[in-house]
Amino acid sequence: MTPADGRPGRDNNRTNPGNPGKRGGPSAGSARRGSRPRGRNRRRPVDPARRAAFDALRAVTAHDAYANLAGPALFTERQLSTRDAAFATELLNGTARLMGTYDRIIEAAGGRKLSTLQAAIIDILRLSAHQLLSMRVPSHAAVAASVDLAGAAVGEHATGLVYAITRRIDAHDLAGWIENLSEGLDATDALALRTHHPRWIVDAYAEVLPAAEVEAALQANNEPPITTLAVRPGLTTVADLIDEGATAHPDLPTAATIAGSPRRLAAVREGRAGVQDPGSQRVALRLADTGAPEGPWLDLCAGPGGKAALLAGLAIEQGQRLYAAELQPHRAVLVAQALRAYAGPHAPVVVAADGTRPAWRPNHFARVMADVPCTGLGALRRRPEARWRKSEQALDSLVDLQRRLLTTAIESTTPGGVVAYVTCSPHRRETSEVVNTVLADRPDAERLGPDTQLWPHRDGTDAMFQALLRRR
Ligand SMILES: C[S@@+](CC[C@H](N)C(=O)[O-])C[C@H]1O[C@@H](n2cnc3c(N)ncnc32)[C@H](O)[C@@H]1O
Repeated sequence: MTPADGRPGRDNNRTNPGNPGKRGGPSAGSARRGSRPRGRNRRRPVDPARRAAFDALRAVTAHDAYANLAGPALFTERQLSTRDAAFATELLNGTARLMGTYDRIIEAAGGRKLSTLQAAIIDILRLSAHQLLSMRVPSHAAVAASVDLAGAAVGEHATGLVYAITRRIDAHDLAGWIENLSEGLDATDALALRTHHPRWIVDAYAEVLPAAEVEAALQANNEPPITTLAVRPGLTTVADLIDEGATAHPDLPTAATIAGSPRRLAAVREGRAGVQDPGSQRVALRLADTGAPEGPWLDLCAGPGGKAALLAGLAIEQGQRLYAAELQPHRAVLVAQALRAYAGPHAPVVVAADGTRPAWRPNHFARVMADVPCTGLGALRRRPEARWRKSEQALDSLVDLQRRLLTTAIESTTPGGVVAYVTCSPHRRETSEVVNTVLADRPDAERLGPDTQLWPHRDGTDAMFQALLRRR
């Protein structure tokens, strides 16, 4: 396999959200410029990186797999070289992230509705679009590779169509396509198109952000975050992590950042530290730092255990024990794994329990974390395909559950105790509106100061929301 050349002189990377400056990738055999579909007997083998990216994308689009889990698992199973795995990762994640935009381009280039194309062909064309428009793969390599992939994965009958549409996709760069497709759109649809989001998410951001910031907030979802670790207090320190090769976080006492796999650190392998977004750390630290009576702490919705792992150590530092509840038994197991390194008289306790029907006494806990299930609109930068998979309709049932969980959280708290209502979403319906609705019926609880809304573009965190309440 020989590395493909870049494509000098063509600035098709201006809106590349995935991997600025990346070029080339595995070559499509001896592809020549404008390589046309070949006969069955002359078909080149598909290069393993593109084949693996295609198979992982099929798992994402056909079987609801998560790109950031399905990709690494498949690339490891196929034993891709480091270079091929890096190419396949960018191809898969970048394609999944910009999928909605590429679909519009494929429809325009093909002159037909997406629904008239076979699902596997759509995925091949999405991968073609990403190579041509965002990865600087040379045209001849991208076209030839897509045709080969179509022949191998779908059949010879698909190669002519894939060839023709891929060539037409290559007629413009990404900025050119967006300019063309924006004609006649209103300002919000045009913003949705150029930031690669569905419109309902743009509307949700516009409701809670100053107009001048909406585009920056949406674009921030196109930048994968750097990996941040959190120490488990009492089990390791940031200085220990730095000794193992991590870098101190600029403003969080529990955090360090790391390049490469976190599992190369013994502290991570042994459960003394874990991967955690700085926003999640900030909401846990704020709950721990807010004055409250002495008494046990509760994490009401603990799975998979990120915040519980930090809270457990913070509780022990204050001479208290954390109880971590989680509805799903398999996720309760993950919580127990996250907490496995804690020992001693205040070691945390994990219970598989429905937080809306508490198995514990009311008025019992001094601090309660209610990190409720939500749309996850605040973590879009972590999950490439998520923005295209979520729907606003899911909010109705989520909001009902969120209100019931916040009600339980308040009832579980001792007088004077503190509740943190947290979502990884900035959507008003599941943030401040839930708190307003619940508080309207609860004269025994009050807000402790203004709510906090973190943002990737402002704070370098996921878009976490936190309201702090005190039980009267
Ligand atoms: C946003 S996640 C919590 C993330 C977690 N706090 C962390 O930092 O790792 C919400 C969790 O609530 C759980 N859950 C959903 N309904 C629940 C209920 N009725 N009672 C308790 N947990 C519930 C979900 O299974 C999910 O694991």
